[in-house]
Amino acid sequence: MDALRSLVQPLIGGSSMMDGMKLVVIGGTVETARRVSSSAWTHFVNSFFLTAHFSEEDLPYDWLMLWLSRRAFFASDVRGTDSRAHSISPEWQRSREFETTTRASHAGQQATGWEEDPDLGSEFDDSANPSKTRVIFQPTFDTTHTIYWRGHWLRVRRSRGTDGCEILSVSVVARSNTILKALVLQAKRDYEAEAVHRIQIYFADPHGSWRWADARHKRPLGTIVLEPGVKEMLLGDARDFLASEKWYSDRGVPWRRGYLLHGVPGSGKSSLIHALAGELMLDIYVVSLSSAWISDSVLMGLMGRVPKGAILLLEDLDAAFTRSVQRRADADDDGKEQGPEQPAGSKRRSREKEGRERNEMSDLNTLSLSGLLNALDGVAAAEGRILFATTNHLEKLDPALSRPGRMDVWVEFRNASKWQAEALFRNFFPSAEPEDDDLATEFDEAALAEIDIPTTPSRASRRSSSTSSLWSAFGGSGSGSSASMVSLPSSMAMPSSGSSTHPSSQSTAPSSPAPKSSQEPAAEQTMPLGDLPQFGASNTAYLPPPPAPEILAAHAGLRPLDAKTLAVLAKRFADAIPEGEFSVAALQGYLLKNKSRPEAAAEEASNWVTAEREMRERLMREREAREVREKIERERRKKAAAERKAKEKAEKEKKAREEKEAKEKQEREEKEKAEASKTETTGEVQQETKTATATEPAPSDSGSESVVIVEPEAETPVVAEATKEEKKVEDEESSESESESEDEDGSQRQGAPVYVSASAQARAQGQSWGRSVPQ
Ligand SMILES: Nc1ncnc2c1ncn2[C@@H]1O[C@H](COP(=O)(O)OP(=O)(O)OP(=O)(O)O)[C@@H](O)[C@H]1O
Repeated sequence: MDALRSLVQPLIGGSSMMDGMKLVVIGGTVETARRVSSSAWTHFVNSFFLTAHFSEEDLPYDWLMLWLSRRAFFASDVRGTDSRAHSISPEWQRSREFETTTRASHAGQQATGWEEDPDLGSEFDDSANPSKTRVIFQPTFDTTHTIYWRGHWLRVRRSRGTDGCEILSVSVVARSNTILKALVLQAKRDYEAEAVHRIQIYFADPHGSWRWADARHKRPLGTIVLEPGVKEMLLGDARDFLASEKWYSDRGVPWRRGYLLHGVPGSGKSSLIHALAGELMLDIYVVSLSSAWISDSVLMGLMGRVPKGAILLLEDLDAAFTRSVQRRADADDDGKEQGPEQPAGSKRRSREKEGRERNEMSDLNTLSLSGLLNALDGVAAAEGRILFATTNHLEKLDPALSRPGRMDVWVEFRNASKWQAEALFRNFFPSAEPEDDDLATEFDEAALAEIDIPTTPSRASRRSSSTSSLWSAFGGSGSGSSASMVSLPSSMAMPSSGSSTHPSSQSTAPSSPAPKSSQEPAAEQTMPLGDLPQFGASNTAYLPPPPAPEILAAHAGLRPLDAKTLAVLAKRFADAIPEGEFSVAALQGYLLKNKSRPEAAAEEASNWVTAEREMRERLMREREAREVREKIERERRKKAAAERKAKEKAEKEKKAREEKEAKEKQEREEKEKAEASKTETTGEVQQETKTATATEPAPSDSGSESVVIVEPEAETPVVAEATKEEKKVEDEESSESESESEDEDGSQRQGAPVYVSASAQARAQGQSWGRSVPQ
């Protein structure tokens, strides 16, 4: 040992080094122990927690986020009217960190409304301003919030997953997961309680995702004035469809249904869809096919993500077509592509070129009709959704798009009939007592008997109460005046009422609510729900905000009309309105102007009609005059363009002629110049040849080399033979003579005889050789 120490000692140095190493070892050990104990403690603590994770893409996430935002405001939401709410409210307010937003990022949150918080005192009480922006509190990212709820401490954490998707984690110390299930169920109920009064609107964004856009108050179906039976038919048909998943799957028919609402603008197409969505408690997913960024693949992705039991709304279908949707050359009669393969490059290129030429506005929009059709009912298209499409120009639609199977029910919307005018008037002005007779004229008794009034806010329970009113609506009121309003394609030749094959008559139709997520049944079964507080319409926290004071004042000042007066005024109004001349929107505009003067609205209706006609005629005259002006201007521009073109052509021709002449002239001059220089060269050569002939000895025959000598008199080259030796001598003499001659007058050629090559060109290229002969 001593030997070992004596060996190591020199390496590790003195005692100070040893102390340092000891410190490192002790420090490392302590840190490791701390880490181990910390992770062991975390592990130990976590082993008591039950944790549920909710992804942004799943509905429970929305339910819980709404519920959490409500926790922040529960006391204030009820405006001090509910002491029970006050006593359970401040769970969330203990949190020391939270995020605020004025824009709801998910369904169920409303971004406008009023708030007052008792804790803030009167200084911050802004309840007098009902339209102010509402601030929503929500948990911050990557922070654990602790909330006390129903005897348990919940730990809530909002984070982002690896794919960027938001995840909400809720942990609780408990022996079973009942409390978590109860939490989800509670959040769902709150969410649906909110949904009792609102419908959620989602819009497609350029990234191909659905973005929550708005939570709109529901529009009562009764406020939509259509010919009797139309609303009932649509409502019954949609309810029937939603309850018939099994019926469709048993027969291998895709569980999809399409409604095409077409007709004049302002006749209630969009309003009807919103009212139906409210009645059926469905969310609306809107996609605008004329968006610059829409393409086949984006649309396909969007369609695949429309949730089951939602309304997909394609607005102004014809606008999409006039803008950029083109039918592919390789599409079959049905409008679909022949196969999944892209067409050959050349075909595609020519199609693209055609598309470019046809519409330069299409930007990035590469939507094709076949792409749209595939998105609507291709293999990737979502099932269980209801498609609504609206258009003002049915004739512009490709038959493949509106064919049965894609658009199963067509409803035509026309300008207001007298009946609609009367009904609209009745809707606008309150009556002192409800009139059963009025209801009976609007809805036939059979249709009324079939509609259940929902008593619970549950979406599913409303669905389950659905019975088919489509067929009775057609059999009853549908045979009346409404028949002209609804035109049905051949696909509507479905089994008639009472037929055993009809979905509604199937015993397989769900008799209990269809759960929206797999968590629902478990939660419903395991939770003792009796002690949960009442939610839904009875919960004041979720009632819609009260109407604006000025509206309340206007209504307060309005004396309700007795039934008889109302009937008389409504009739008078309807009599003044010509059949099918004005849109319902136009009539609504007139009534809005007279909303507190029912008598005047009825009396002055004929004046309004006259004024409207005059205005229309004036507008028409102005339009015609404008069109004539535009036509004249167009022709003038056309003529000017033709003249300009002709002038340009003449100028072009003149220029070309001038250029040609200049070129010819230049060529002529060059030719003349060349001839002149040739003549000059010939003269020189003649001179040289003369001199050479006079001085040179006759060439010998042996070892001779051919050179060209220009005969001065004959002006033709003469071939002379000269020996190599002679040539060499001549070269030397010539170079001597040249230098002498240059020294004398700076010009070697002036008057000096030289041997030249056969052509002037060779001489110009420096190939000439010869010798100067001293004079
Ligand atoms: N049949 C109707 N019943 C009740 N209100 C109607 C009706 N038709 C139109 N209106 C009213 O007119 C306005 C415009 O209606 P809406 O937007 O639904 O018409 P549209 O047919 O969708 O028009 P567009 O084709 O131009 O989109 C709305 O305020 C709506 O309340």
